[in-house]
Amino acid sequence: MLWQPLNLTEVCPVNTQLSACSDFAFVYLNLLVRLFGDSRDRRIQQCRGEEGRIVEGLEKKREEYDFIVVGAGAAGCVVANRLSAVSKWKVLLLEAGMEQPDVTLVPSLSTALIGSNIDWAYTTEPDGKSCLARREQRCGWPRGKVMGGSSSINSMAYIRGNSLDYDTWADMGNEGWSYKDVLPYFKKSEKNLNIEGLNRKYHGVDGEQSISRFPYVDRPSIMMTDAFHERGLPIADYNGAYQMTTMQAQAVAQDGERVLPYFKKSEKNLNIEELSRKYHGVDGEQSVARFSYIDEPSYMLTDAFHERGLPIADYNGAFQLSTMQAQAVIAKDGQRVSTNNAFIQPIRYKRKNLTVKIKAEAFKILINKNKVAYGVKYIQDGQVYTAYAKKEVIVSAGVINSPKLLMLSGVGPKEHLSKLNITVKKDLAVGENLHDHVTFNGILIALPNRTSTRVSNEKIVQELYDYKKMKVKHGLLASNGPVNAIAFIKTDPDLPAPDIQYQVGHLFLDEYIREPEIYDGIYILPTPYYDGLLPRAMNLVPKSRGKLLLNPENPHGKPLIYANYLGDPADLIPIIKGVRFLLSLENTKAFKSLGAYFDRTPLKPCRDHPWGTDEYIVCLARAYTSSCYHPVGTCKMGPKSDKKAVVDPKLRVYGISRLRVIDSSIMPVVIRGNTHAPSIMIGERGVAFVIEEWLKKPQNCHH
Ligand SMILES: Cc1cc2nc3c(=O)[nH]c(=O)nc-3n(C[C@H](O)[C@H](O)[C@H](O)COP(=O)(O)OP(=O)(O)OC[C@H]3O[C@@H](n4cnc5c(N)ncnc54)[C@H](O)[C@@H]3O)c2cc1C
Repeated sequence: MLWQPLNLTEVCPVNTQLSACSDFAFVYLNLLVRLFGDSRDRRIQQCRGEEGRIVEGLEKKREEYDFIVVGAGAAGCVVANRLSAVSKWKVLLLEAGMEQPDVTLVPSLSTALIGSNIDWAYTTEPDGKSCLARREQRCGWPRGKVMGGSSSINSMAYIRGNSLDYDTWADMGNEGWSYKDVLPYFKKSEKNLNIEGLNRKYHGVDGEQSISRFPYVDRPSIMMTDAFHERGLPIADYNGAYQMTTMQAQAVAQDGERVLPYFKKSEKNLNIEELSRKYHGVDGEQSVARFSYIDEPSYMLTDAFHERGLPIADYNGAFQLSTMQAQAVIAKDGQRVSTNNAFIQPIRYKRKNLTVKIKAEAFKILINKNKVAYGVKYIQDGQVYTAYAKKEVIVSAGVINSPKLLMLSGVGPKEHLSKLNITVKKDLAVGENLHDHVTFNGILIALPNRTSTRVSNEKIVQELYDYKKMKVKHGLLASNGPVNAIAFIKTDPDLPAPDIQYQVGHLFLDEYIREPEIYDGIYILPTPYYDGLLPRAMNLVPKSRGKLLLNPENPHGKPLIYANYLGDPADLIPIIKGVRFLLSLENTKAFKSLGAYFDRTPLKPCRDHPWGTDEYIVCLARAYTSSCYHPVGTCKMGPKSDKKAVVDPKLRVYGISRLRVIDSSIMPVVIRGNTHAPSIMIGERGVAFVIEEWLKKPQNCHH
């Protein structure tokens, strides 16, 4: 099956002037299908003569495994990898979506994946308080339906959150989840390819998941981090503007009196500092980089300086209050590394004990009268199959589908399930505690022609062909626009950790101002071409909680998502303060040197309020509310005393044995950052509990 893009005929109104709905857009999407619609796995299977032989269930013999993992997403791929490393265990990995198409590997096409046939394309229910200017007052909630799950369609930023987040989980009674406990599991799967990799206290280099920076970062993106930096957020580079910091020095670098242009002229900077072109050169003769090995005592020194108050600006390390071009899940060849690429592809055709089934959607977990899970019913190519698990069923279907599958199997709120005539196996608060980092669209930065990165349609087509031919991908299409220009701030100095994160989108400014509602649903063109920036202040500590219910009209269809964004008005406070800080960037040298400014045209639904006032910000927040794509919490982890807990700290579903949930849905409270890296960590941490338990058990012990 080929990748099928968003159906423009369905989403583009007849009279729209948007480039994303133009005749060119149709030609462009067809070209993407032609160049990148196929998948590596399909080609491998074709070579091996295996293509089309996916319907193993037809063989009529009893499908029996030790473990069944439902969902090949960020966490599920890690779980299946680690379990199948134990060669005596037979593992089944069920994935509802298709093989991962090549288009997912192109970083700059990340937003073109939304609404395509590898997106579950969920939407929230209208609530009269948020998403008010969205179509039918519903906010879009994309989720990956493909090998790799959302890790195959996300924006690729690799950010872990704050140590306080995990210590809070532990303080809530979740033993084994403090920062000290989880750090080794972050490091385990990490293969850090940048300077951060040298800091072994926080980073791993021997894991499966490549972490690096994009091979290309454009000027407006650097402008954003430079502007945050001017406003006081450190970039840890004492050859740059901010000297009050500590870090392992680059070699051959000098400090002191610098005659900047001459320093830059001969410099060929090979590390992260190269991204700050204001201070560093990359085209010179003199290579400047860090040593590939740094000894422990050297780290002791920088760590000691750090302890005495000097920041190290690696927000995956000790110090989160900073700005930086984020690391991403990308390899040295300039392509996305989803968890499918990292954890499944390398073992899929080698480990005989691992069976992967695609387009296989689980719809019921089999639970016997003793409340023991023993298998899964799934549908593949229109046929129903049963797979049996001798040891455990592990649900890794993500924040929407994990609670849905549990509820369809009789595990969930008694009252809700009874109304749907589903036999209740265990009354639990499944689907509750739903929350997300809320943000909104509509604060817009204009770039003048000289710094806009917009190009002609012909140029886009040419770049796509050129990119396809490159062996090691580089250039604009190997980057992801401004999204990785990230900063964290505290809106109140007394807070223990950041409460706002900035992330920056891209757009064509005039088109956005004219038709924001339609524009926001169709980001199909490559991310590095734009003449406007869409900076967003994300509330990292939302108080509002929503819930998810099965759809009474069709429990097997899309669940009802009550996001309850801004349900607690206190959630607006950090957002307002965050936008205020953002607006102050306009006076920075970074903005001025690129001629960037905030466009002050009020957007239609908020025209009654003067642009930039608190009332205007609140109006935008309620009209153009947006998900940061970080919903979590629907199968909450907690101690037995927690009435809302669905799984215990070892991720076992309360009241049902041999059933676990291992994915982002278990987060009791969302972390202060993006949720992909934490989901991989949850996979590692969770499966370690499983392996520990079953390797300890005597052979043939069934309880
Ligand atoms: C558009 C987008 C952009 C994002 N950007 C970022 C970012 O830049 N950085 C970041 O850190 N995070 C980002 N995220 C969030 C991050 O990707 C998710 O938090 C993370 O992938 C969640 O992992 P998971 O394992 O819980 O679920 P998922 O990765 O969503 O995996 C769930 C898997 O289960 C499968 N499945 C579901 N139901 C069934 C069923 N019944 N039977 C079989 N299979 C099933 C799904 O198809 C999917 O493959 C983004 C998310 C999206 C959608």
